[in-house]
Amino acid sequence: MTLQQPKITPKPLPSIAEYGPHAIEVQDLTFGYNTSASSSMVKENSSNVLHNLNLTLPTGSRCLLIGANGSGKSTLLRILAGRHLTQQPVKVLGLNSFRDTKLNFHRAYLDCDWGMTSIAFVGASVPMMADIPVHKMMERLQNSYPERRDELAMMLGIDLNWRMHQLSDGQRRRVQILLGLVRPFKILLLDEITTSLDVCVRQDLLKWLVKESDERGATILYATHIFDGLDDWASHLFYLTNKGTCGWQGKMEDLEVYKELKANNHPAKMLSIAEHWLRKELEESRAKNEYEKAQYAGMELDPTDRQGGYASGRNIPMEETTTTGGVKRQGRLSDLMGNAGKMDSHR
Ligand SMILES: Nc1ncnc2c1ncn2[C@@H]1O[C@H](COP(=O)(O)OP(=O)(O)OP(=O)(O)O)[C@@H](O)[C@H]1O
Repeated sequence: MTLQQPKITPKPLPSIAEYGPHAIEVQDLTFGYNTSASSSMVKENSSNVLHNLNLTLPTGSRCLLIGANGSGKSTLLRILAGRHLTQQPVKVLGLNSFRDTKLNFHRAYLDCDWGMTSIAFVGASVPMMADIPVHKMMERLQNSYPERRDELAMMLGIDLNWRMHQLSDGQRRRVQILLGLVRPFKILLLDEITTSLDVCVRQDLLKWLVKESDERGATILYATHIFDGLDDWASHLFYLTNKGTCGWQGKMEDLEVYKELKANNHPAKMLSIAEHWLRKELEESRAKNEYEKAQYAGMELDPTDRQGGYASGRNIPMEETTTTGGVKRQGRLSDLMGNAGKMDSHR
């Protein structure tokens, strides 16, 4: 599994000035996607995904990002990864997350899109089909940190001679993780990357991440819907509501529900916490939908008011006898177009 390849002495990474106790600092962040011709990051816009969001994460913490589908977790992670420009500056390791390129040497971001390409006439998210061995992928980077690469390959069960085009989804995901983690990071942003991993590899990866934050002081923010094995993993939680606001953030031990679950030795604490928050949201949004449906039912329009009803003349008497004894039809689009009575010739 290990390779005999020349070790490259890695170039010293650009240093980062002292930035205080917080690896991430987000203040009053409002963000929306540019779905119209007008500007995207409009401050007061109902289509914004994130609203007046504050997030501070201490250096060395492991934080789980919890939120319903569509609440904006991936959006937030992409902003922290410097993929989206925001009006309000977002600080990662004390630097502007979008503008400061030094961050690229200290920040790792892993999401589900890696290893997929878009191919015209086939579609997006097609697995990468290049016939290339794992050890040739980002070769210089791998050879700069051979011990770390071998440790990760061992932990993830990767054979460095695997060829990319022959891999299963889970194997491709493991290679992504190896390449994403091989350079020692100060901050790691994970957007549900463990979905296709088997249970053992997932557990080993979670354990390895704990070691990274405990021993090297790395900060980890992890968005997931899978809570197996995470009961004692996180030091912090961030709950993103379905309105794109902060529902709760802080240390696990400051969360009342967690304290209760821990005291009762609950077997699935994280799952219960997530369900406790998300179930409430779901019930509220179901009640809102029911209410709106009931309101709408009271206001239902006469079907003939719709386009093609009165508008096209259906309230006009439909037929009238012509001087020649034929029947002239009215109230149809053809009448409005000026060819009323044309049907006469067919009678
Ligand atoms: N590129 C984009 N352009 C326009 N809207 C987007 C884009 N990406 C995401 N959105 C919208 O932003 C909102 C938040 O999406 P996001 O992917 O951040 O949610 P999420 O919390 O990660 O969801 P999930 O748990 O399903 O992955 C959704 O309403 C989504 O439709």
